[in-house]
Amino acid sequence: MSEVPDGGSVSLDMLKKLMAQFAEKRDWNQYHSPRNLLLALVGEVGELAEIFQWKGEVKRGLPNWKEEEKTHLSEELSDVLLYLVRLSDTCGIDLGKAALRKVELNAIKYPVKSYQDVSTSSKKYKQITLETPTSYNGDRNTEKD
Ligand SMILES: Nc1ccn([C@H]2C[C@H](O)[C@@H](COP(=O)(O)OP(=O)(O)OP(=O)(O)O)O2)c(=O)n1
Repeated sequence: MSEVPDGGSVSLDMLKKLMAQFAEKRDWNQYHSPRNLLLALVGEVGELAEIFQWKGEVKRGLPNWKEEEKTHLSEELSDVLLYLVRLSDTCGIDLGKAALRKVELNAIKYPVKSYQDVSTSSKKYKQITLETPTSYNGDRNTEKD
């Protein structure tokens, strides 16, 4: 019988605990080092990219995809998420909190007001997005060349 809960509400915390149990039960904590997990994550991102490779642009919602292709996509997306959650855990980062903080930072970096009038003009949108970074000082890397 599956040890995975089948509730509709999935949290990052739940996934973190399930991944920790998964590793613990197999004595895999020794392999789940931050560096190994990062490499595993990048490998899964590669597998995810392979699904889209050579397809050209695809429509939102993937209306023309076969069910098997969508299932494959869901599996690779999950692998990426699970390794990301596990990597964050082994680095002592609370991924949920960190992501919420980043959403707030993004809102400061890209204020709604600056983009409200330009939804019909992609040219103008590009101008603004190119200009924005000069007024944003959120980068932690402040080293000069
Ligand atoms: N040392 C490991 C190996 C696997 N997993 C978990 C996390 C991923 O969700 C999934 C990855 O498993 P595979 O390496 O078998 O990758 P795939 O499922 O993508 O299989 P394949 O590469 O054959 O398509 O299993 C893990 O936590 N730690």
